[in-house]
Amino acid sequence: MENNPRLLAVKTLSKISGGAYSNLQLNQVINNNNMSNRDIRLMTNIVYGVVQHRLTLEFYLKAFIKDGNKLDTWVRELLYSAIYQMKFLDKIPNRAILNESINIAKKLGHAGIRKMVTGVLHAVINKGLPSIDEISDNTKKLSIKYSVSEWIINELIQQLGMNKTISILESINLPSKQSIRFNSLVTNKSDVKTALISEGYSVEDSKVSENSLLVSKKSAAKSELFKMGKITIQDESAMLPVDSMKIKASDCILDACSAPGGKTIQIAEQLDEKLGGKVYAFDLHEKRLVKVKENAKRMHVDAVVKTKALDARKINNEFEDEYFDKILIDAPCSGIGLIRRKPEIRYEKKISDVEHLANIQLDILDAVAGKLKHGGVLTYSTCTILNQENSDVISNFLSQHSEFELLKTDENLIINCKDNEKWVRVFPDDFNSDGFFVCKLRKK
Ligand SMILES: C[S@@+](CC[C@H](N)C(=O)[O-])C[C@H]1O[C@@H](n2cnc3c(N)ncnc32)[C@H](O)[C@@H]1O
Repeated sequence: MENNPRLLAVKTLSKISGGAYSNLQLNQVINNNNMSNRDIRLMTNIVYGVVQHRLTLEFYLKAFIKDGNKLDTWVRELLYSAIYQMKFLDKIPNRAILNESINIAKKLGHAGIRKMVTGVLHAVINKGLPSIDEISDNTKKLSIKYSVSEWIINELIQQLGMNKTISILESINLPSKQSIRFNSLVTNKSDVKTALISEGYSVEDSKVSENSLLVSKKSAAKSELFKMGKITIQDESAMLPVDSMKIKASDCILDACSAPGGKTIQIAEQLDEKLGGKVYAFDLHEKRLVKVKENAKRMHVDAVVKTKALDARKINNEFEDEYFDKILIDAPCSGIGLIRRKPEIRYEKKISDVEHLANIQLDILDAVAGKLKHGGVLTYSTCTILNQENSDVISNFLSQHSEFELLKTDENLIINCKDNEKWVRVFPDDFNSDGFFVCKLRKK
């Protein structure tokens, strides 16, 4: 029973409920247990499914147990996993889910708990789950149906309208895609496709970035190409900020918020050390830069990457004014655009976080602005879709920095700015990729 995927899912969910990150926790369980691919898929599906649908599952369980929060964590997670499988996984018969859940209750708890779990799940099967459509408050109904905090739904409706909000909410509970970027320094798209297919992967072109491929069937991190530094794992939308930068091989570039280095590496691949090309990669602490260095080494670009533990707001005495040809600020943000891949974000973040982060973003922009050469371009990006951290920050910055002007961001991209906007906004439902904001500012 130790390697049973449902038991491991319940244990993993209990840890996540105590604050652990789902992706890290899952990787640890997969590495420490000898499981078949099929069992790994089932466990991963249950864990992500329960985290993704937590508010919906809470609503369902409440119809059978008044205060689910008083239950031991593992019992609550066991009941959520069972209800998740009954409601969302068509292929598993209720009887099998019931038996497996009772066995887990037997293994982890005493006879009383086993009886209670059996009673609740029998009632769920016999009476059926309550109807979400009967919730009268519309925001609450959407919050329970899609399992997203009410404040996020209110912000989305206010900023994007009801239709776009529903479309985004529909998309964020779909499985996320696996996308890779190939290292154009050492290979090309066609060779990478051929090699991945021969390793047993399914491969598709990305509609978001020229340098990306969508890969399925197994983890791209296990491929030979990954080990050889010919590909890296990066969401297609996350490639847009650097795709838009029009880098020259001799550029001196600042990547002000760089860890774990996805975009630093993408910049570095386009630089030539012999021509003086280099990228300074900052992040708050040395510990966060370890991954940047590891990634730079694996991808064969460490010669042009200079890491530095530095709060970008304190750059002033470290570099002369007008030092950099180009600057990227891939800012710390609430990450609301990532809620498909990192489902915890939808419950953890609060509107006060968004307001606090907007201040930090503006402070970083303010601090580094003077370090850009005249005629140079500053690219600002976030993986959130809320205006407070995107267009509002940029408007605030421009109101205090008349030496900067907005450029059209899409010139170098295969996707376009929307309507009359100069910045690029990608929403999670546009391509089923991460949500992103990218904006280019030229110093006159
Ligand atoms: C969105 S992540 C960057 C992702 C990275 N650019 C990539 O592509 O892999 C934001 C980063 O900013 C860092 N950060 C937060 N505040 C900062 C500050 N004041 N100065 C420099 N880095 C900061 C965080 O530690 C985090 O690693």
